[in-house]
Amino acid sequence: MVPGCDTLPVLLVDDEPNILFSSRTILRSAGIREVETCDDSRLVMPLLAKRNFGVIVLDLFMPHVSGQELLIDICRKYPHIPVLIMTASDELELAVQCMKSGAHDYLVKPVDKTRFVTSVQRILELCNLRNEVHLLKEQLLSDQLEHPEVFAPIITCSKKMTAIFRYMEVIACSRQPILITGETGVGKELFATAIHQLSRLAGKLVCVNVAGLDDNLFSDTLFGHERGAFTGADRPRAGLISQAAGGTLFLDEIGDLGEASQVKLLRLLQEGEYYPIGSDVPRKSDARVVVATNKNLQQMMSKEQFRSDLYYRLCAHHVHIPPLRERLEDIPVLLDYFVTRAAREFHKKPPVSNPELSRLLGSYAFPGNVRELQAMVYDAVARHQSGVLSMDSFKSVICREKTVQLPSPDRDRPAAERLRTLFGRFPTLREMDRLLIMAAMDLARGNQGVASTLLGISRQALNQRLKRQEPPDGR
Ligand SMILES: Nc1ncnc2c1ncn2[C@@H]1O[C@H](COP(=O)(O)OP(=O)(O)OP(=O)(O)O)[C@@H](O)[C@H]1O
Repeated sequence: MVPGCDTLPVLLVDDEPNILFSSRTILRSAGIREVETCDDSRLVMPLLAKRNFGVIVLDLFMPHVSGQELLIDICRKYPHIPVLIMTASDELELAVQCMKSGAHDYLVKPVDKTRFVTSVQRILELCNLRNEVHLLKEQLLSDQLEHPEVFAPIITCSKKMTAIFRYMEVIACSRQPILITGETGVGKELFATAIHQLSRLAGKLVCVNVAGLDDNLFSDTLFGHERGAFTGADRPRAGLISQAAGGTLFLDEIGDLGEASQVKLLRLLQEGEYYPIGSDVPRKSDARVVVATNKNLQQMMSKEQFRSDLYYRLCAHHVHIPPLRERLEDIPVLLDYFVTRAAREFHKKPPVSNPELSRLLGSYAFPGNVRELQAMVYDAVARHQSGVLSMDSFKSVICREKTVQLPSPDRDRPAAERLRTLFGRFPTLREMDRLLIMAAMDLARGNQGVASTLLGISRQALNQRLKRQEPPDGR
């Protein structure tokens, strides 16, 4: 796995030690920790032969080898390393020449601090994206995962999920935030854990569920407080973010974060800074931020319930986990996995499962996804006595009759319209009966046992109806 540019050091090249010192200080205080300096332009190419850098900041007027010569050499031999020119000359002609030779940006000394930091950060982000695209191409062309062991707790045999795992391997080393989305119960926390393990960060994974935290509680939990910050704060408290130093901060249910906390999170992501409650002195954080939600953040943005600047920061990398009904092939493997686990936990011999069970489950939409399947299996195994696992408890959930709300005459019209469109006129009961049976057989992929369960009739009754529907000559 190739590291992201933001994990590689920045190289500052200038013959003036004062400039090197102040530039390094500016970058470090902006959270760019790895900064190397070189005050002899003759040493740059030998250094690059030995080490890789995320970005090079290059002065133009230096003794021995000029910055312009170096720029041409670097762009030819190491085109993947972006170069930022920082010089005293504001000649337009020179700036154009440097950009043509391959420089990413051109800054005139004395350089504005913010402009300098922004430029370096922007180049690093750009370079990360380029690396990511390159790695994605490589990963997508191969079927192999580099670290299959990390994904072992996520039970799946779906190709869609394997493609997501490959994407995760690519982005895990970047320092940008990761947004994990998916319906409730798809396993977002398992994915966050896998990302942390893949990132090989030395620090811990710290998980915080932000749902239900008002702004004060959010700040206190995450950022901590100074002694005397509020009544009862008789001791300082280091927030959870300090526990995530050098590691990953996982914020779950991010869609439930209030407006004021959203602003604080944005500041943390942009500046790498936060304020403990009662303190005017910002603290630095190098924790990698991973967030998850089952809400539709884009929809929330359009209703102004979620800040768009925060959204765009968060979704630098986006992992979307498909719902279980979009990967039906996972049902049999998950079923086996949970049956074995439940039997172990209930100290029972693992029951044999009925082959029809997977098909019956495949006809269900699973609004609660894997969590719901897990609960169904645990319930069935808890009730299990011996032999084959009974399908009764599954049927009672899947075929639970919903109270159909009888529509008012006005609301009735669209339903009648839909039926007319389908049949060309209002259908008879016999036609509806036939349509329902066809749909159930379709969903059950031809299995009469499963189809009869879905229809709420016995297998024999279904069989008789199917016979009645066959044309007399069998055609
Ligand atoms: N592919 C999977 N393999 C094994 N277990 C899984 C898988 N997907 C989910 N689970 C299990 O399902 C349960 C729900 O997962 P998790 O809490 O991560 O869901 P979630 O997506 O965060 O849901 P919510 O949005 O409601 O918080 C957990 O017990 C988890 O271990």
